[in-house]
Amino acid sequence: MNDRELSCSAGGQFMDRGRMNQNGVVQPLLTDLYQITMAYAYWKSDKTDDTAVFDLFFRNNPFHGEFTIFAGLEECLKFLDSFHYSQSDIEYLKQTLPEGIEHEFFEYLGNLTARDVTLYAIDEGTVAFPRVPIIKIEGPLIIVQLLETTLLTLVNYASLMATNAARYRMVAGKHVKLLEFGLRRAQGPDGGLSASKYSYTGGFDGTSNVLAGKLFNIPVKGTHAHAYITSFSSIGELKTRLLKHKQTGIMEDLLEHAIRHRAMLSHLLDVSTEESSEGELAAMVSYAIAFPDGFMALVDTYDVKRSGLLNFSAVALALNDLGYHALGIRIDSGDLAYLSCLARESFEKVAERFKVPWFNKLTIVASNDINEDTILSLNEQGHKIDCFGIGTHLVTCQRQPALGCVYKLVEINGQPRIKLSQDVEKVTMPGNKNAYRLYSADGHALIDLLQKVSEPPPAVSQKVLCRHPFQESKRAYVIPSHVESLYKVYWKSGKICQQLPTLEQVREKVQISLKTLRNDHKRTLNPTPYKVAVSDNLYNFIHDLWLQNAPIGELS
Ligand SMILES: Nc1ncnc2c1ncn2[C@@H]1O[C@H](COP(=O)(O)OP(=O)(O)OP(=O)(O)O)[C@@H](O)[C@H]1O
Ligand SMILES: O=P(O)(O)OC[C@H]1O[C@H](OP(=O)(O)OP(=O)(O)O)[C@H](O)[C@@H]1O
Ligand SMILES: O=C(O)c1cccnc1
Ligand SMILES: [Mg+2]
Repeated sequence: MNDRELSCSAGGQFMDRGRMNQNGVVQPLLTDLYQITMAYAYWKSDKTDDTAVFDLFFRNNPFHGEFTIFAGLEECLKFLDSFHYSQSDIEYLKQTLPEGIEHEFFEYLGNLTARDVTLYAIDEGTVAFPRVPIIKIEGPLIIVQLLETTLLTLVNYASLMATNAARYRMVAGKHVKLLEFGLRRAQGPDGGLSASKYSYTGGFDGTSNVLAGKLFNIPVKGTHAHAYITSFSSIGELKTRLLKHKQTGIMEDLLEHAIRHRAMLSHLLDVSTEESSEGELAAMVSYAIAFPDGFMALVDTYDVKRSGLLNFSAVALALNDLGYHALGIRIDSGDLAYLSCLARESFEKVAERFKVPWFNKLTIVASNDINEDTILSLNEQGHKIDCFGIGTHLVTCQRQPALGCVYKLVEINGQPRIKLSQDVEKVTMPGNKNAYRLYSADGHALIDLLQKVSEPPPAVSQKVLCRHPFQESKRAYVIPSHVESLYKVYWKSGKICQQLPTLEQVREKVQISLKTLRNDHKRTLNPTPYKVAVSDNLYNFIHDLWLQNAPIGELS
């Protein structure tokens, strides 16, 4: 058994395999069969020495937006680093591929690595735009072809998720905490782990997913479920009511304190103790005994106003008597704007009446089917929520379940290749290209420009003609104040050639990169498209090649 098989059979998908942690599922057979059948046909037709350039890019931004966050690069590099068919992979392929495949092909596959591949990419966490390749990869045709599906699966969901999370962050504002609660609803365990990782990249503050916390060093956070509250039906079920005073160390009856406070609070909050749930009180007392310094309670099991807020405040005041400060509440149903305001109002009353100023600052967490639109609507209505727990719609990317990154051959043996389509948007941009981002004097990104690699880069303060790739009349002169060359060589001669940023650094990069975008590109409703252009030289090159390749029809 090789390392990879060991790591998979050990039950964990992500195991430490020497140099780098990589999801054990990511391996050369995690691909479409047609990559391997094509590899054989290339090999049979003596194309082993051909070299190719492929572009990995998307055609449309997700979520009706005008930007995308590029994520998943580190995983692509780890994949290249470990790319190798194991003996059992080869055995499997021998049984699976059609009969008659020559034995030497399997030997060839067994010796393949990504050593001769060069990968260029924009930095992970950067905003990216349609048609500008986020990865450009060159090397032996057979191997770069074999990489297609795996690279796409590593980039597509990662970038979609990071973009989705960044959008939630933008609508929530920077002061509200965002927690990812989606594991139970994600597209399987691997989707769940990726969702936790890339929602953190996109700007979330933490996840409830414990394995993601361990693997990626993401803060793990959480409250408790309704089951905890409903597991108690009376105070008689409390096995212990005692808690040590934080300062004196003396054991005191927390329930007794809570019941006393509840009676006083019922006047202040205008709720009858008769109406409130005794089981809920018991559950909260027991939870507070378990976590006196981290008491956060779910208040919507029975009725937020008539029961949850009263019981929570009573237990929080009881904890206060014993020297502890509660953290806050979670609301998981009902009108979240109204209930959060009601909760804040109640806390302010308690703060004043009981001289506990920290009660004003109790955290209000809201959850329940939240999406971007819900947050926008809550903002409009006014709310007092400090933290959103978001699951389903975040991790399943409700508004758009896939990013359409594609991987297209643009050059072979130095010769450009173009894929034509009736749909102009789908015509590929041929040739080996470089990408530049041109900035205005105020630091905003103005336009992304693609050029042939043979062209000199655009220069600061020099007028450059930027052309729409397909519409002849759309062109503009741009005088950049700053020019950023978007590609770095990330993989060459069998090695990762850049210092890879930590997840934390990629997360920061997302926010820095988003700041370079004008607000009108980022607004939720009808954002202005960001311009992507080609140089005059590349424009002419594309259109000449297009004419050469488009068959001339005959009418009779
Ligand atoms: N003030 C609000 N403005 C807009 N949307 C809201 C507001 N409050 C809650 N929502 C959203 O409305 C939906 C309410 O869900 P639903 O109709 O299932 O009600 P519920 O409160 O969960 O009911 P139940 O008590 O049966 O669990 C959720 O998606 C929630 O995020
Ligand atoms: O709503 P989401 O954005 O997916 O966030 C996660 C949800 O998961 C939990 O309960 P669950 O939905 O399992 O049960 P519930 O519907 O009874 O609350 C939690 O209470 C949230 O409602
Ligand atoms: O910790 C929580 O409150 C939580 C975690 C997962 C799903 N819903 C809620
Ligand atoms: Mg729910």
